[in-house]
Amino acid sequence: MLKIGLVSVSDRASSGIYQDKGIPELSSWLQKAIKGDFIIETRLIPDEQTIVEETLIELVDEHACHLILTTGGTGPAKRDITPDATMAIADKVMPGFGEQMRQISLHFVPTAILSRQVGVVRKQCLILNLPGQPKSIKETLEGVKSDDGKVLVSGIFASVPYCIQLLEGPYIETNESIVNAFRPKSAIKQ
Ligand SMILES: Nc1ncnc2c1ncn2[C@@H]1O[C@H](COP(=O)(O)OP(=O)(O)OP(=O)(O)O)[C@@H](O)[C@H]1O
Ligand SMILES: Nc1nc2c(c(=O)[nH]1)N[C@H]1C(S)=C(S)[C@@H](COP(=O)(O)O)O[C@H]1N2
Repeated sequence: MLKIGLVSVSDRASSGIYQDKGIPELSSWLQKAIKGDFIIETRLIPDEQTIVEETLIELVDEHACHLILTTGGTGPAKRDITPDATMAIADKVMPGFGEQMRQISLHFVPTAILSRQVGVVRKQCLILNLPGQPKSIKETLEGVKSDDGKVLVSGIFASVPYCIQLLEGPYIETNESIVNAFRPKSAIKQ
């Protein structure tokens, strides 16, 4: 069974100053995009590097998540440390994810370049950082579409199922009206 960790990194949401919108946004997008069942593990934590690292390690090493999506703490401010924590616990860096996320986001906001978001692999798990703005979750995962729904720039989720397949995780199928998972022909299961 596919297992996904959702981690919202926010000082203010985790201390109750405002309500966390990160985890609800992530889980409702995934419910729409993924065909079939999956389990989610959620964590709402402050922007503390040790806590972010411990949380990611726990979700991979103890819960065996295949995918972890973080939201928040990717910018240049003093307490923005999510990418640093992610890199610190990584086995491999996947630079294409960071590059593609910033490309996509530039279609929505000029400040996309302020996000230091990264994608990494730890053990069998792909970990992706998304920005903290709740609207950036759909934007980044789904990509840029025209008003009639034509895909202009692919969202990063298009590459996630094949990446997890290469990491020997479950075979993920997506709802094509939301995001079309791309695989080489030889990797498609009929
Ligand atoms: N988890 C969240 N839930 C709801 N809104 C959020 C969340 N995280 C961020 N936002 C919104 O996006 C904006 C930019 O996010 P950013 O991660 O830079 O927050 P911040 O200003 O560093 O504060 P904090 O880490 O306490 O959320 C915030 O000002 C807030 O309006
Ligand atoms: N798709 C998308 N990417 C985005 C944004 C956004 O609204 N949408 N906000 C940007 C802004 S304003 C900042 S400061 C950086 C870092 O945000 P974070 O610190 O909340 O992670 O992400 C950027 N990337």
